[in-house]
Amino acid sequence: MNQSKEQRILNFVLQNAVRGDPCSVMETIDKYCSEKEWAMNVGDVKGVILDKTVEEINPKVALELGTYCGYSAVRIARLLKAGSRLLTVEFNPEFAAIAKQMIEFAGVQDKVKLLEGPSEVIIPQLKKKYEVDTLDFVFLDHWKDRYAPDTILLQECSLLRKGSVLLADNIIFPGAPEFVKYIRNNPRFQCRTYPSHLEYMKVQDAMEKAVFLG
Ligand SMILES: Oc1cc(-c2ccc(F)cc2)cc2cncnc12
Ligand SMILES: [Mg+2]
Repeated sequence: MNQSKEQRILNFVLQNAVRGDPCSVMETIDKYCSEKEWAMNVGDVKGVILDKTVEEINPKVALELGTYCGYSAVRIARLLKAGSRLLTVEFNPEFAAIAKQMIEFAGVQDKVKLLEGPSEVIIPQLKKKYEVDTLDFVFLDHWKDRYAPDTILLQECSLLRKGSVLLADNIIFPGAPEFVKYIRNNPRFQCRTYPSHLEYMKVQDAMEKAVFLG
């Protein structure tokens, strides 16, 4: 049975990156996906916006919605201080299996918990099953029509506190118009847009940062 693109990306990392070196894993994925096969990692350009946001917040508890191959999980986890953790949610079992190996190869498995299932099922479990009080940082990078409902669900589950920061990928391309409308007109969020480019392409994209005001 021929391999999936995600398996080819993982194999390229296993054969070319340095085990235990998150930057090497990120660079190797970016090399493969810019030279050989495009894939929907946040990438090296928008990745800098992600880095700066994580470094500014220095989250103790971070949530990622949409793990895919684990590129941004590795990117975020490498910046987390001792005792901090990233919970990352992936509903596609094939992607989750690839991401698990990618996270372990990068050596950040002690900081990352990969949760397999739909975000609307996992989010209501975070407090009791995964011992989360509130989230310091949330990276939204899953299906765009889930951005708004999951943001509402996070509030309904009391997972946001004054100062919690959401960062959403792809608000231009593929676009998340319902989320943008919801978040920018909501007095409980302070929003800022970061214009950028779609991963590995010259196409315009942007990320939206939204601070929960409590
Ligand atoms: O960053 C992303 C990009 C694209 C995407 C798809 C098709 C296309 F033509 C261009 C871009 C899809 C995504 C789905 N989930 C999370 N992130 C994504
Ligand atoms: Mg994305």
